[in-house]
Amino acid sequence: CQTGEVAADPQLYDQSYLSPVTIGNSELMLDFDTGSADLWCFSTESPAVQSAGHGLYNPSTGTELDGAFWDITYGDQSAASGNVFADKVVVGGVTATKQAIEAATSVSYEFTEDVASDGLLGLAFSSINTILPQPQTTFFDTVRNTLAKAVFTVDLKKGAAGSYTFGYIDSSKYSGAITYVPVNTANGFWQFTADGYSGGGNNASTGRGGVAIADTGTSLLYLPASVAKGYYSGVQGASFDFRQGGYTLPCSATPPDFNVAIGGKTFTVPGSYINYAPLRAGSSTCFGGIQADSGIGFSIFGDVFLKAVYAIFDDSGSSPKLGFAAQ
Ligand SMILES: C[C@H]1CC[C@H](NC(=O)Cn2ccnc2)CC1
Repeated sequence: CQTGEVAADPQLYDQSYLSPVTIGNSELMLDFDTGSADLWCFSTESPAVQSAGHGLYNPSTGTELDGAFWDITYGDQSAASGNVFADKVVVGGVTATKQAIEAATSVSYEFTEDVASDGLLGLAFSSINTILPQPQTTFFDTVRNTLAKAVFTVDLKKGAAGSYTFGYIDSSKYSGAITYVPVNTANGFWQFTADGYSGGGNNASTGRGGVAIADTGTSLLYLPASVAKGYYSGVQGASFDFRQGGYTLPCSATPPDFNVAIGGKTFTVPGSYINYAPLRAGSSTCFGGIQADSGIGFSIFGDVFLKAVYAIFDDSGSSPKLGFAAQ
């Protein structure tokens, strides 16, 4: 029965978190993403102009999955595509002897520019894996029957290294009880319903919750437009800046805490997490950690929320469930 733990290292402004993964005989830094289901990495097959500065997977240690290819586009319109190999993957001591590795032969500039990241490790449901003609399993699905318990946990932190565990829940990582809520897997995400919100300006009443996904691959917290508007109405100097594409606020502001009711329990995001980052280095205007989820179709509980809680992604029972506890 396998269990393991791996660090989640924050990048600048906690824009993403990277974890070391051994693939074949290379160690790469991957962005664990509960919002997608592809494990892809830069490779010796990637064009040098796209892969400069990145760690590369060398497929010579793997077995090519003949005729298989993949092509993914994320919510932020970043994209990658390539072909597929089976190889050994080790994450924090947990080993998948034959994991589908999606070697990139083309990536968009967002990935080329993010030189610290060598790729993504998807932890959503395998139903949304993009490999054709036959989708393959995520790392978690590949190893889940070998795990002591079919769970993984997420402990992200503001400006400090957190961790992912596989196969067990670490009681030292949270306080109080874990609140579990059911997951709807119809869209392939860890999708749940939030009961309501409060905090900030004219407190968005806690009666108006909604459908949301838990997404480690998204930096910010995307909420119903009325909730985001209500929150910032209480923040001096905050406004919706259509040129920046969202709410901005003075970097000198300490916004109010924000509360989320889930499963009848309230979880608090400290206001400081919502003064997210300067628009550009040295700017005194910052981008808000809460933004409107307009056009997405559901709310996204990204890192701004997840770094305030201990999250349990549990697929050990008859149907998947999400657990949240105070950190
Ligand atoms: C409007 C929102 C913008 C941000 C979107 N998140 C992502 O694209 C997450 N992701 C994964 C890989 N690269 C980025 C979600 C929609």
